[in-house]
Amino acid sequence: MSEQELKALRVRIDSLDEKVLELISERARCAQEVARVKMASLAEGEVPVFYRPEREAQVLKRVMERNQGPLGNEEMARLFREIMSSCLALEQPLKVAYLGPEGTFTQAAAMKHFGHAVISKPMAAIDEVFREVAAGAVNFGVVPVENSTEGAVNHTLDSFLEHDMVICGEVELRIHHHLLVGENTKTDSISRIYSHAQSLAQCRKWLDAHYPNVERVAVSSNAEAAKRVKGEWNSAAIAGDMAAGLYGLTRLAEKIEDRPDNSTRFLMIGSQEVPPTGDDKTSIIVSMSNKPGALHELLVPFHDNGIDLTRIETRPSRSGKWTYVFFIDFVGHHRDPLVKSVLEKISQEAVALKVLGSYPKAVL
Ligand SMILES: O=C(O)C(=O)C[C@]1(C(=O)O)C=C[C@@H](O)C=C1
Repeated sequence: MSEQELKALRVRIDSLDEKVLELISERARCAQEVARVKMASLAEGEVPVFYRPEREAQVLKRVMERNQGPLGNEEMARLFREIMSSCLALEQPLKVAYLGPEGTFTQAAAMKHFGHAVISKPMAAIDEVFREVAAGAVNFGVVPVENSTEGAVNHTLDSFLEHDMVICGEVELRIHHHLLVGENTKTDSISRIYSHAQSLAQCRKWLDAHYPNVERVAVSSNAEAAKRVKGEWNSAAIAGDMAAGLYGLTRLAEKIEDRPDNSTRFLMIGSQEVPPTGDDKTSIIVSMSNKPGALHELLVPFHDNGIDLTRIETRPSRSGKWTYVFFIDFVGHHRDPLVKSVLEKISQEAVALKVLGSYPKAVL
């Protein structure tokens, strides 16, 4: 390519950037107008709701449907995700608590869902995220709920039994683990590998093959593991990209998870009910009386009405030994007439039924 061609293309890019800039600014001014309209139409004592997950899902889906490349759909939606995040911040900067410390996959999930223009607050434990949301110190919380290799995150399920929380969104994240070392680490004398227990389990086979005799130490998060090895000379950590970048660690081995499709699903929790989008999921907790056939009775109405169950999890209930609660996710919104009638049928048989929330299916 000649210098002249390159110069001409850059002039074109400059002129396109000017247009993109003007359009983004116009969009941002529009969002400010939206905020004004929301404020003006409030009834007395009503609190304005600036964040609208159902609308955000619609915007992102539209972008993906209309995109004609060459950028991929996900890439394009990611760009619009950030534009919308900044527009919302003009209306009201969202405060989001997540399972920290900084650099965790939960932080990455929070950014994927809300974009980067939020005020994010790392919490030391899942229960603390719930408490922070319940106290109204933040608008939303982000917690992991299930991993494709290791199953349910029981701390999260149990926290739903203790707190009244509304689920208002979900996000799935591909989890890639790396073996990380600090600049002082002597790589031939690693005697200890730190990580979160779930991540150690997700890399069990790789560790058995490559570091069979090295002590595996479970710590509170992958980011905490990364932080520890920074100052140690004989240890390594298993953590992801964010933690590696944050603590300036080197990747001794990349993508060491046993299953290449290793993914974690995260939930956004808050107090805001989300209206239907036409492509939603609902999460409920049900406790049934301890009698034969109880689970069958619970599942039949879903089957009879063709409602697609996406997950069922059992946890010991807090109210008695050997009694259980079921966490169920299914496709549909609790305001859909069909879902409503199924929930009514179940509540006739159940000891207790609680709708944790209906929310748009993850777009990104
Ligand atoms: O449509 C709205 O209600 C807006 O506030 C605008 C907007 C956007 O930028 O598109 C911003 C924030 C909301 O969460 C959803 C959408």
